[in-house]
Amino acid sequence: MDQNALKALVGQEAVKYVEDGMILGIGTGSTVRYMIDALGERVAKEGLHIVGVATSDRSAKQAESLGITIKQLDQVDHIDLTIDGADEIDDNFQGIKGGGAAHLWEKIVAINSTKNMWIVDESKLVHHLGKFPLPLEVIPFGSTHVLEKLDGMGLHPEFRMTEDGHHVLTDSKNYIIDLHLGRIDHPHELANTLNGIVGVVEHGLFLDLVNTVIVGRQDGPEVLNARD
Ligand SMILES: O=C[C@H](O)[C@H](O)[C@H](O)COP(=O)(O)O
Repeated sequence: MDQNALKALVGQEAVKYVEDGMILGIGTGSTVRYMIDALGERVAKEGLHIVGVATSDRSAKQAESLGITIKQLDQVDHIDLTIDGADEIDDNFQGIKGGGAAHLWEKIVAINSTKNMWIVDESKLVHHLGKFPLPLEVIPFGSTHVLEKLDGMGLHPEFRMTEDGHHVLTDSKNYIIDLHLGRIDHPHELANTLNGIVGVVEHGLFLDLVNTVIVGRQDGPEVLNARD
């Protein structure tokens, strides 16, 4: 199976956990795309009644096109389960997200969810976080100074740009700075440091958040339980 087949596999596996009547957090990314397709199929075939809260405009659009009801986070009083992708997951179930510039909304949805499930192909499992550049969502105003500050701290920052040379914009119209760290030995310390930088709205370290990970392996999906 190639990587896309593994992504499709975990997407299809994840929707088995969706129950009638649930309020479901819907993540973002190429793996979640498959999950939304599979969810749309269940809604169409089984008449499954769910309400989705999307973590990006693109996920909302795809879900709605498949007949899935989407509400804004502030229109619901809780989320039962959120299914999302991840860029890296380490041995302690800590993660990096934001490769698709959606980590701010994803984190807000995640912390308001009773349970969080991540779906990944096996290439996303690592022993240490940091090979994948750590995304920061930053306010455009003064962002060059934020970049310089991060550079001075030795965090190897780089603005994320489009192919035609513009800043990548998040759904909240902010910029992304990626930190090329190579290896993150102390994710909680780094998260605290980044939380203290004015102008950084949110970083892509998702710590102590996930309950269940479904990993797409060549011999089938593997379910890993991180915490209850
Ligand atoms: O901003 C994007 C999200 O955090 C994604 O969930 C993450 O980047 C994984 O995406 P993909 O499934 O495309 O690798």
